[in-house]
Amino acid sequence: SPSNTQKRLLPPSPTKLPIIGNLHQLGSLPHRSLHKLSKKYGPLMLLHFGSKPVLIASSVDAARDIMKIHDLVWSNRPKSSIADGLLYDSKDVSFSPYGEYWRQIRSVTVLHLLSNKRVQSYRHVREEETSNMIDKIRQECDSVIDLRDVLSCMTNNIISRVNIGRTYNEGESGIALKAYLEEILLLAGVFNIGDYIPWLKWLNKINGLNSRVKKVAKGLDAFLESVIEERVIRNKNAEYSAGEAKDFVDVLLEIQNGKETGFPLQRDTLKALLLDAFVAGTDSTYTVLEWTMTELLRHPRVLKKLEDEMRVLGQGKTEITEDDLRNMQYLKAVIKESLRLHAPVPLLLPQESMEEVKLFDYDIPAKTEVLINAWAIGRDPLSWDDPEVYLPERFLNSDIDVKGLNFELIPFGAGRRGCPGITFAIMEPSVQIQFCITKRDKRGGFGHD
Ligand code: HEM
Repeated sequence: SPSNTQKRLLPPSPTKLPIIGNLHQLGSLPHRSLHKLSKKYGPLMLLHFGSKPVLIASSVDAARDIMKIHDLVWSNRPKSSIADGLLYDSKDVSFSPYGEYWRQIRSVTVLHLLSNKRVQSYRHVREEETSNMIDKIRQECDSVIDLRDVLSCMTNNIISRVNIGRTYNEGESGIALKAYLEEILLLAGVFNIGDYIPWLKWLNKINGLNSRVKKVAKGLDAFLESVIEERVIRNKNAEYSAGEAKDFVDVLLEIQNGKETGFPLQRDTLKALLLDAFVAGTDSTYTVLEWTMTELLRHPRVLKKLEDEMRVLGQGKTEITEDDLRNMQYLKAVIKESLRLHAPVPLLLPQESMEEVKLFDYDIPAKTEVLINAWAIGRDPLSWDDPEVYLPERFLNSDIDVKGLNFELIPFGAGRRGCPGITFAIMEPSVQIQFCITKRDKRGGFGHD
């Protein structure tokens, strides 16, 4: 690495303004604005969000360099005061800084909450909630249906049942869970000026950000405490039936003493992990569903082909089940194509370098934040023929998968900080699309009897 006397070679940067740096160039859809900028400044460019240097990676090679070759260096997350406020000082997996604590809770998540076996055990939840959604659409088919609302309600119900064992309807027992979660997701997307221009931190007191964060954190904490307490009492009285699939609260309470894992889980950690599942598992999933439905309606040819696949598989059966998903190559291709064009987390989660590192020929200082533009990479003409065309067939004879090994398709990120919820996330839309299409087949239209 260059000594202090040598000048660092930094990636190209668009001209910045005083104080705000390049913030004015982000626009309302930063992945699109950054994609445009990268066409001029290249696959690695250095922007400044306020005073903070932020590297933008927009090519397969840049993504591979960061998430594979130098994965360890980039395994930190930048500090976020909103995440600190909402997630018990970032004690969850997503925002926790790299280190022993993160390693421990990530392994709890991977081995105990999101393992294949655990995801399989929630099959009845996915099937029931999807069936409820189809019934709801059918009942309301005479009026205009807000598909986003219906889909987000369903994914919310699924994650809620898996996470804390039941759904909470609006206002039930005075609990505005849905409103709190919506607010948390809104806050997660808020650009927090104090994190980027530290001397403007005081603005958050005036613009209400600090009090919004405090209010949601307090409400959710009271809610989670009541859920956990209720469960502790229920478990003491052994009131649950042995056949029931355990939800995340049960699993976490079972391992909290550390006998199985080698480390005890504090109460705040337990609550942060429950919140992580709510935050990570709702919006991202229904966005994939919504885009897939949109693309199927825009492309009747693709829809017809999907129906044909299901018709062949369904021959001689009363219904197609999750077991059949394994054989649905076209459905898999449809979902991959939706994820390629419409990555729900288009810039992944920010990562931060823990030491100085060389990328391409550039010298990147320690504590640089990086955003990887998965959305732009999914549309790179160097990797994809006709990148703007929705064409699931491109995946039929290809080994490219979304698991983080093929850097041209990284909707779930890759490497140490890659998404541990892939199986969960892929299973849900697969089941729902399959359900929607088969019900449509029988009834002749999405919800039209
Ligand atoms: C289609 C749905 C989903 C998408 C597109 C998605 C995408 C992502 C992305 C892009 C990241 C950041 C990866 C990186 O920084 O390299 C991430 C991290 C994470 N995701 Fe997902 N995710 C989805 C569903 C889920 C679900 C259902 C769960 C759990 C119930 C989950 C749990 C997590 C967690 C805990 C992390 C943080 C990992 C870490 O920092 O170590 N995700 N996800």
